[in-house]
Amino acid sequence: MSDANADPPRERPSEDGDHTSADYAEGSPVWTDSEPLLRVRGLETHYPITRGFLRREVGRVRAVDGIDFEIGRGEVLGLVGESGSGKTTAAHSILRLEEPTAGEVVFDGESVTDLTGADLRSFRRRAQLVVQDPNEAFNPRLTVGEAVAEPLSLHGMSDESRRRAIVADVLERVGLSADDADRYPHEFSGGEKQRISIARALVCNPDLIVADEPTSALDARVQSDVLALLEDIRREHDISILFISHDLDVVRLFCDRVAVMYLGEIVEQGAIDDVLDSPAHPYTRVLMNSVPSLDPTDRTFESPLTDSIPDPSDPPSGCRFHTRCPELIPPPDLTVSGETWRRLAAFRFTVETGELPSAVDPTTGTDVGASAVRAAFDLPAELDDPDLDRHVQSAVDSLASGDVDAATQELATALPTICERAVPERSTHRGRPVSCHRYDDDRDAEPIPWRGEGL
Ligand SMILES: Nc1ncnc2c1ncn2[C@@H]1O[C@H](COP(=O)(O)OP(=O)(O)OP(=O)(O)O)[C@@H](O)[C@H]1O
Repeated sequence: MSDANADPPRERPSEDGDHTSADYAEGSPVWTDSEPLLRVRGLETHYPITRGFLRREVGRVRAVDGIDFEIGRGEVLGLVGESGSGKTTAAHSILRLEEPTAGEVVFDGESVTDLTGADLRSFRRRAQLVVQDPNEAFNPRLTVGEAVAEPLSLHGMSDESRRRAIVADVLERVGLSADDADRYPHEFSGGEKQRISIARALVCNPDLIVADEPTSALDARVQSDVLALLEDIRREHDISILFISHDLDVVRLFCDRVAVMYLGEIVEQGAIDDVLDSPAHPYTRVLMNSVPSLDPTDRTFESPLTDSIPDPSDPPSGCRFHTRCPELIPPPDLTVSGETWRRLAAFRFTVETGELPSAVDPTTGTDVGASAVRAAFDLPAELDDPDLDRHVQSAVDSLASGDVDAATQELATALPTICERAVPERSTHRGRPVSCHRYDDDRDAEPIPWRGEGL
């Protein structure tokens, strides 16, 4: 990078860049060594759902629904979650590529929420986006040099020879050659194109890079090259990175801290090893279990009760993860075993979400017997609690006769849970924030140890 473009070195938050739960004040992830570069508070982005000629609003997709996090200077924060959890919307809202509906984003001490004109352009110079698919990032008619120089022109650098010098420098920094400036994007491989995207993000000497699944479209070998490049850039230039990914292995390698997002909310966040070595939130555990374990006998934790993520325009009540949570809290007077409760809960929410196995799906037109329903959901022939057994039998009979609504009602009455009734407070577990009723102060159920670990 040319001297003219260089900023003074910034203070790193700690000597080695490793952060532990001790860096955060209790209950909220407050960066204590210095002011964070980015502070996100109560950020909300809802998309209106409109109908009819007059585009009347009939609902809202709550893509991002009140998230809080911070990124320190030179720090990499991973944002993880399934497809549809709101990661990209969060990233675009922070960069003001999407207008948030509420909340605040503070960048280097200044609120970006109301920035306009030159101030907004300056923020956009300092906070750059790298997208997943580098093929979408380039105009095929521009040379690599023109594409990489574009942000410089946009931000008012009119001197062409200076632009060329900066582009040559930045291309070399990402492992390409200055001569590549005269070639076209289609002449490069996927990994090289992602390097060019990173060069374009770097050319304005940013303080923050938001990298949205930057390696997911690349094959494994190229992925590690691109990650190594990002790591070098972060170390050499003290750039902060918001790293969006659904790959926990990559996140563990690359990030200092991680925030776990589900259906528009952050359910848990903390230092990377703290969260991934002893995940507290049941959703984080489900994500961890979806990473193939090297030990095939290591099946301590169960898969989610139901498969697909609910619709963010109609999120579940209480804890949004309750319809899928393998650690759902049973009613206090329930007498059946934990395993039976889990099967009953899976039965309840599978019926409620309508994701019925085809053998018992009334819409397929086949006759369904009560025994087929019990077999499909692995329900015991009889429960010890006669009252509960009556309700479950009634739900089984309703489903067998095709009355899904009646089965849903019956199961909701028989199998209530605090998790659907109340929104969990943000509690503190080992110094990091977790939103789950198992960590409430006046808890209805104890947390479950992770893979045999004490809590
Ligand atoms: N412009 C839009 N209008 C309406 N709904 C939207 C819009 N953009 C995103 N959504 C919805 O918002 C929710 C969150 O989407 P988002 O792309 O942010 O999630 P994500 O976690 O980044 O998923 P992915 O990894 O698949 O990109 C999804 O249900 C999506 O369908």
